[in-house]
Amino acid sequence: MRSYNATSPADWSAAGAWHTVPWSPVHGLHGVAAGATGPGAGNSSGSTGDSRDSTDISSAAFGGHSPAASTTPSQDGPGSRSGTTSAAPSTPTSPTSPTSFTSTAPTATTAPDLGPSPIGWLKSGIPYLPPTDALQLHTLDVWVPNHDNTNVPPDPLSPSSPSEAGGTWIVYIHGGAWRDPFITSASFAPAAGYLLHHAAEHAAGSGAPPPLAGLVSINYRLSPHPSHPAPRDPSRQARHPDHIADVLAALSFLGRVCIIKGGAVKTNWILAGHSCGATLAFQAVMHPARWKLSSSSSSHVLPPPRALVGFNGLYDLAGFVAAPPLAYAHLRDAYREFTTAAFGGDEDGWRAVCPASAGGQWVQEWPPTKKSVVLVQSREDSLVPWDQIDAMHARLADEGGVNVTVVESDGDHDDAWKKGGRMADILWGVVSEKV
Ligand SMILES: N[C@@H](CC(=O)c1ccccc1NC=O)C(=O)O
Repeated sequence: MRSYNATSPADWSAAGAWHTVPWSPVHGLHGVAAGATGPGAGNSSGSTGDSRDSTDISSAAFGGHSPAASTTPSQDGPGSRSGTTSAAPSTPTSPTSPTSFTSTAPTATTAPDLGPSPIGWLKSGIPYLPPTDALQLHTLDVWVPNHDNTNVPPDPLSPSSPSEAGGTWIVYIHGGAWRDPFITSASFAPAAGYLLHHAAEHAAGSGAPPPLAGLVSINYRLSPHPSHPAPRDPSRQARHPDHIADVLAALSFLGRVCIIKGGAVKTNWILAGHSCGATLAFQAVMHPARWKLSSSSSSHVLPPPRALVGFNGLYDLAGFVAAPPLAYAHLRDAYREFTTAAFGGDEDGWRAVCPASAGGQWVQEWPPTKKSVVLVQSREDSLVPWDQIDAMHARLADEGGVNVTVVESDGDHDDAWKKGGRMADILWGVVSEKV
């Protein structure tokens, strides 16, 4: 795979249109959740020709997601309205999926009076590989907060672009067991909405630019899913190291383009992931030679993130399959199935690629001298046991040299991204350097 080095700011800004993310007067939030997932949700980033069958084996084994949340197509993602870039005042919209908001209390129940300005903008479906190489899932989405309460969407060429305001970029990698076509980059939309809300509130309250520069959510090629066959979709036939190669290609794209305004992301960003997205986030800081990639796709253009945040992460697949905790033993075959689809059948190979079990001293392969890991897990997670973060924590403690924080969250496995509020609060804490 070639890396993307032909991108000029103009190329990037031409990649799509900005969509406004408005306030909602109802919960002090905007309608972020409906259609946050699902092939094609929010952009062209999903896969094709597939629909969630609520009785499929993965749904049966893993509980599935609510069809309402996973199959409602939304072309525009979080709270955005139809149409393209809008510099016009946005009318706040109600959340279109009330269930998505029921159990996560927003930090503020009353929106500050920001007038008609949106709280931010979204550009989705941005290809991170050149057109000759890019498959359907080689895209990412970018949200930028409205730092100065204007109605002008960001222009990467403009010196007054919000990206100028500094702050930390958050880059997010979605989960879905390396294969679920209904969990895409757009699954970050609920958390992104809350984060933009935090940023707008911060700006309204203090007049100071928020600590958040922007958000990026990455798609990557998926492995085949027996319940959602897509034999003709080349972006659904991935096998390790394709997933991590794509993540590294996306990061390298971010380092080259001006999205990040001459490089704010280059020095100040954090990498977060949910479930197998957490596995990928940790793999992204391990030495790329471990993945035996071609040199161009493994070239690090971005300096490494200052922090990793893993939500409900998978850190030791071989350990789980060898000895699952009693309450999760019924998932053993399902784990074996998706792990084999993603990494092949060799269990020693699983050990070598998982961050809690990989040989060598990978923490030292992650260069910053001051680096942090935040491990977030819920005891109510019906798919991933708590002992995954125990294994990860033990491994990090063994190697040392990294500041580890364990955060207990609540809710089931996919609630973390479906609801998004707690995920956003934790990420806000990290960008504010409170966590
Ligand atoms: N919905 C997924 C299952 C899934 O996402 C999953 C199941 C068990 C443990 C972790 C999971 N996801 C991690 O990314 C599937 O259909 O395969």
